[in-house]
Order: sequence, then structure tokens, then C-alpha cells
Amino acid sequence: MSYCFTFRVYQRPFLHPLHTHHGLWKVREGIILRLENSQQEVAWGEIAPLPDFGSETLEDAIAFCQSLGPQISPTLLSSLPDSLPACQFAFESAFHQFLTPSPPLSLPPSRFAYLLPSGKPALTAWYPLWQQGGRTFKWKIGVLPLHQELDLFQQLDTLLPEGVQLRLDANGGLTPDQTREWLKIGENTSRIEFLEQPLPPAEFPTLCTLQDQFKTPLALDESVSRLNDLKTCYNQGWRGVFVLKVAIAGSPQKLRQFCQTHPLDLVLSSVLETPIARTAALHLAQEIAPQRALGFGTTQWFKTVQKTWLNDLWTAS
Ligand SMILES: O=C(O)CCC(=O)C1=CC=C[C@@H](O)[C@@H]1C(=O)O
Ligand SMILES: [Mg+2]
Repeated sequence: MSYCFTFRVYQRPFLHPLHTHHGLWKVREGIILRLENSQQEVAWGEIAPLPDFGSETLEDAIAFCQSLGPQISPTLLSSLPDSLPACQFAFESAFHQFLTPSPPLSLPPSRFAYLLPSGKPALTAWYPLWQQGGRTFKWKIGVLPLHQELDLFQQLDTLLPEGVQLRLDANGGLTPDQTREWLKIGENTSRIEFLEQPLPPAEFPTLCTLQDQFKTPLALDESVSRLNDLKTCYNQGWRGVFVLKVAIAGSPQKLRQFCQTHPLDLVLSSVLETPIARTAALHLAQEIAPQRALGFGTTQWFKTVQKTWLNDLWTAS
């Protein structure tokens, strides 16, 4: 079975730039794939690279798409290298739509974690999301000086209603001593669901030691963003939280197989993709079924409306 293949490269500005320890992220770049079968049925896929997390670059992905002809078939999946995980996810998800059409997903707001802005704006940003049913929030730390963020955390903890959980994500930007400061706070509150990637991946032994010394769960994100790295950390004994950025984690089929044979404490996480990759990732989430809230809560990443944006992307060039 072969499909007519076209693709478009996109740059899409965020409504609110994401400020993390990695820096300020203003524009999401990626590729939208369009497959059409002989009955004029269409399936979409999205390549949403995140090189900071170990995926291919946009340029790598463009070169791969350019290497393909106007007609492609699922056989290409077997030759898609692990060095192109965002491409693996996108093409396999797109072909999968023809093989297993997925119904539209409707998940309750409480099923998601919502990303709050870093710093003081978090003190007010949570309320409208809570009113809509959000009960899990994620807050970037390692952006401001430690004492400022510790103080802001105490204010946020006082403001947040009972039962609301907070995920703290440092993107590897803390020192071991700063991490201990956060974990000491965690000893006296159930507010912190987990502390995400407080140290860089190279500090894996220290992360394991800290996980043994404190009750607040630690989550690996940058350490496990490639499936092979996730397997390595699992095989080296990590049993804390695994943050899985689905759209850059390679083949969904390989992910399904690994998760079905390994009991992971899993959090599925967005790469700030458009609704195309988001929908594919959420369908996979239904199968892998992590207990923890899905890191896909924020839906208005972009200034433009999806349907208009996609039409314009296809007709513009
Ligand atoms: O995981 C979530 O809840 C939302 C996505 C998210 O936090 C991130 C997406 C992409 C890049 C990162 O800065 C950030 C993360 O580190 O998890
Ligand atoms: Mg993270």
C-alpha cells in the first residue's frame, strides 16, 4: 500500500514564550506530514524536534523528508534510524491513522498537568486553570535565584487549594545543595508531586543518592528523552518517575512494547507541539495509561487557530 506524501516546514510563535533554565523559547519549529491514500483519505503527522532533549534537528528531519519520493509506504518505517526519533514518531503515527482510525479524544481537565509561567506570574496564573478543573500544575524553577523561588513557592503553596499537586521542573539547572534545599521542603509537605530533573543527566549517581535520602519523588526528563537512555536508566536501577516526551521518543510501537513489559512510573509530556502530534501522543497515552496527570494540559500554545493555520500552511506554498 502506498500513499501520496507531501510535507510543509513550519515556524509557529508561542502565545507566551517558555522561560526555562535552557533559556527563552519563542517559536516552535517542525514539519507537518500529509498522507493521502487511493480513496482520497488523508492522515496527518507532525515532526516536532527538540534537539536540546536529544532529538534530531529540524534540518535533519527536513533532509529525511526531502529524501523521500511523492509516494511512500509503511515499509519506510523499518529503515527510519533511531537517530531520527521525532520522524519515527510522526511517520508511524500518520500511517497508524489509516490502519487504526482513532476516535476524537475527550479527557477531563483533571487528567492533565498545566504548565505555569516561571517566577511570580505563577501566583495568579494557576487560578483560571483551577477553575476549569486543573488539579496538577507544573512550575519551572532554576530560572530565578534559589531564595526567590523558595519564597515564591511558599506563597504559591499557601494560595493553592487542598489537593492540588505541584510539579517542580529545574531542567537540570540546580546544584546538589540547591536540590537538597528543595527536597528538605518536600519533607514537610505533600504539595510537591515530584522534582523534575534537578541535576543534569551526567549527575545520575547523585540523583539516585538523593532519591534514596528524601521522600519527594525525583523525575528524570532530559536523562531519559531517548528510549535507549530510558532503558539504560531503568537497567541501572532507576525506579523514580520517568518523564516521557512522546513526540521525540521514537516509535510508538516500540514504546508500547517496552511499557507493557516494564512497570514504569510514567509521566507523558508535551514538546509544545501542535494539535497534530498532541492528538497522536494522547492516543498513545490511552494505551500506555500512566496513572499520573498528562503533561499536555496547556492547549493554547500558539497565537494562531489550528484549522486556519493548517489550511494557510498548505495553501501558502
Ligand atoms: O511536561 C509538561 O508538563 C509540559 C511540557 C514541558 O514542561 C516541557 C516541554 C518542552 C521543553 C521543556 O522546557 C519542558 C520540560 O522540561 O518538561
Ligand atoms: Mg522537564
